[in-house]
Amino acid sequence: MSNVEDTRICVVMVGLPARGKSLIAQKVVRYLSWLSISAKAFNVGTYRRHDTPQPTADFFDTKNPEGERLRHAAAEAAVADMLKWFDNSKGVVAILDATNSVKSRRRWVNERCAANNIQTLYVESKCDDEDLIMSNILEVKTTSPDYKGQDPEVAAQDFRNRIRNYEKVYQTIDEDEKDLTYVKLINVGSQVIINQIKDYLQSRVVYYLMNLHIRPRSIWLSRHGESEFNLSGRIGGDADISPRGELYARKLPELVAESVGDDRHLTIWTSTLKRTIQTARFLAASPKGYTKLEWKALDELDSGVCDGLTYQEIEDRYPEDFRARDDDKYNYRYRGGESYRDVVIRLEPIIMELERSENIIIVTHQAVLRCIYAYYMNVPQEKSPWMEVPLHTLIKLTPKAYSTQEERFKGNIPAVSTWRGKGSSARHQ
Ligand SMILES: O=P(O)(O)OC[C@H]1O[C@@](CO)(OP(=O)(O)O)[C@@H](O)[C@@H]1O
Repeated sequence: MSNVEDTRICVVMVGLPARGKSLIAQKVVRYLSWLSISAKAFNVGTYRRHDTPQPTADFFDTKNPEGERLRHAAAEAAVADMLKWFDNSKGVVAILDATNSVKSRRRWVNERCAANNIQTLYVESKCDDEDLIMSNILEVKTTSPDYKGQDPEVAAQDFRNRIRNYEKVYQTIDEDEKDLTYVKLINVGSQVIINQIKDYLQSRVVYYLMNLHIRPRSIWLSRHGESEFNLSGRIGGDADISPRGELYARKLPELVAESVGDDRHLTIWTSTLKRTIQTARFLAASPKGYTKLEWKALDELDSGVCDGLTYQEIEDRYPEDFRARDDDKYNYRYRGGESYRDVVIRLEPIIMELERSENIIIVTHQAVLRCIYAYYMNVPQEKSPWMEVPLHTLIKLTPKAYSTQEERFKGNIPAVSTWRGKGSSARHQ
């Protein structure tokens, strides 16, 4: 009998070139890794490039036997590595990123996985929005190693021919495959068809996929203005903002306007604590009519028995805890409180809602902000709790196809630093 914890899934991407498959694969990996679910993408193109670094469109013609043979060999090599990864690295979710455009290929993957006790979840990305396809083609031809150093016009034409070769044989997932577990994403986000989802982990991946969209947008992050507790070096609590914090609150609408650049409608999210609500109040009152929401999930990391203490008081009263937190800050849970890991779990609905939404500005706390930032910027767990997130600074994140672009806008209003380096005694701050 198998255990729920033993669930292993291979997410098999399906779709013509330039349908955003790699982008979806990378997002799923980033999301699962953020949740500490071991995930990895296996891109068949990378394996194919070992033998055929820069093929022309003819290589992808199914009437070309040598091309067919090499493409199948690449898929074999990717699947073999994937199976090794499941066993050697205790992998949980692998993404097989390839076109997997015909039924026979999909059956083959299914058999290989079933023989190794791995479930399959097919994710077909279908897209008939010409603008979307064109922008993807543009992205691919400018970033793919297949076209490195080539004339962009020639590359674009070749890539269109490659797509045409795939179109000749492409088989969408249909009735014959209704025994398979699959999701069809039509024009990313506008329509989703799901079939035979079997368990919690699968439904979690599917739920994430359902919430994705690719309309352009940004996310703004800010800590609250300096608080009275920040001034006295106390953690947690529910203090008011300081006079300098108030200056930042008043400056925020201007800083936001400067960084937005147009008349987009923003939604403001704050925590339920006074320092974030006070900081966002001028923004909320702006003539632009921004909507405002308060989330308990955005409240600061709960420091339990240490709430209201300074780092020095914590070091004096709980020296072992103080050291334990430095040793493994991500996992250390305050007595009666939370760890960074706990915060990530309670932030999952926030991330899901952010994926669904367009332009959001979040005014929140140091630890919460580190966790949200880590999701977008793919920061590993050993690093994220130590990141410097200065007060009185607005961060603008703009998700792009393969990375997130970051800009910082300084309020130019002095504030204390609440950052403490690893291993340093609180006394030497
Ligand atoms: O995890 P560390 O680095 O202690 O940072 C979290 C701390 O940041 C603080 C400030 O020191 O957050 P906040 O921005 O809400 O004032 C504390 O309340 C909180 O405990």
